[in-house]
Amino acid sequence: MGTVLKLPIIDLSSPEKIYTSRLIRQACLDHGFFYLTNHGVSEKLMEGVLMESKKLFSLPLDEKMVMARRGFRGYSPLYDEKLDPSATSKGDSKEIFTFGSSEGVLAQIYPNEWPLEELLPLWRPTMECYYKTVMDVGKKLLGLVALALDLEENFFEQVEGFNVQAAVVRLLRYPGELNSSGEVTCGASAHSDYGMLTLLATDGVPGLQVCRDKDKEPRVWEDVAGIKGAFLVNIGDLMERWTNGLFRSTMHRVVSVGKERYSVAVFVDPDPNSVVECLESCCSETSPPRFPPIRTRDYFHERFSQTFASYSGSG
Ligand SMILES: O=C(O)CCC(=O)C(=O)O
Ligand SMILES: [Fe+2]
Repeated sequence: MGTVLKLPIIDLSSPEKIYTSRLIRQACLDHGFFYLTNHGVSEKLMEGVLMESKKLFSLPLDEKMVMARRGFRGYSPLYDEKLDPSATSKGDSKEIFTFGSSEGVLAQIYPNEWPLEELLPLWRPTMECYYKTVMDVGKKLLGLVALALDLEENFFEQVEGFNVQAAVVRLLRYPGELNSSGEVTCGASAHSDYGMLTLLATDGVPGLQVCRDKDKEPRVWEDVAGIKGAFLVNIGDLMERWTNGLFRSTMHRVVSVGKERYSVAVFVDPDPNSVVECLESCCSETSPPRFPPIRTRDYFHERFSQTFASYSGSG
C-alpha cells in the first residue's frame, strides 16, 4: 500500500455553522473528500447494519438471486458491475445489495427487495432505521454545503437536489481475492460517484484509494484510512456540475488487500426529475459553465448503462 492521505475532519455537531461551512468548502476544493464526526448515527446502528449486511451476503447464491436487481435496486452478484468501463477485468470483485425509500417514484419503478423475515428478522427494521437516520445527516450536511457555496441553507431542498425519497443505500461485500499474477484486483474499479454526496461507513479493512489528479499519467493512488465511528464523505459528479468543477468529484477505487471487506455507502442523490445546472455563484464571464444542464435521471441512466451488465433501468 502507498501513502495514506490526510483528510480534513468536519464536526457536524459544531454550533459554529458558518465556520464549519468554510471548512467544508476548503475540503471540497482541495480533496472532494472529508471525514464527518459527531454526526448522530450511533456506532451501535452502524455496526448493526454491517452485521445484518454480512448475514445477507452469507445466504446461498440462489436465495440472493431471488432478489436480483431490477434497474439498480436489489442484489448484484460478483462482477455484475464494472465501475471503470475501460478496465480489462471481467468486472469488479464485489457483491452489492441496493435499496432505497419505499415511497416515491423510484420505489414504484424499482420496488425494494427485502430478504424473507423468517430468514433475517432484524434486517428490514435495521436498514429502514439506518436510511432514516442517515437522511437526517444528509439534510444537515447539505445545508452546510449550501452555506459553503454562499446559498440559502435550504437551497438543495428547493431545487429538489435533496429529496429523502431519492437517496439509496448500497451494501457492499468484497471477497478480498488476490490475483496470482500480482496485478491489482479491484473490488471497485476507478470511478467517481454520480450524485451529490456519498456517506461511507466501513468495517475498517483497508482498500479504499483516491487519485487526486485523474489526468496525470501514470495515476497516483493514495490510501484512505477509516476513522472508527466517522463517515467518510465525498462529493459526486452532479455536485461537481452544479459548482462548475469548483467542488471536486474525486476519482477513487477499492483494491483487494487479501481480506474480506464490508462497507455501506449512502448516496444522497437529487430527485430524478431535477435539472442540474451551473450555479450562478460558480460561473462568470471568465469562467463560463463547463457542463450543459442535465436531468438527473438522464445522467444516471448514462452512467448505469456503461457500468452495469445489461442495465435496463430508466433512472
Ligand atoms: O466500499 C468502499 O469503500 C467504496 C465504494 C464506492 O466507492 C462505491 O460504491 O461507489
Ligand atoms: Fe464510489
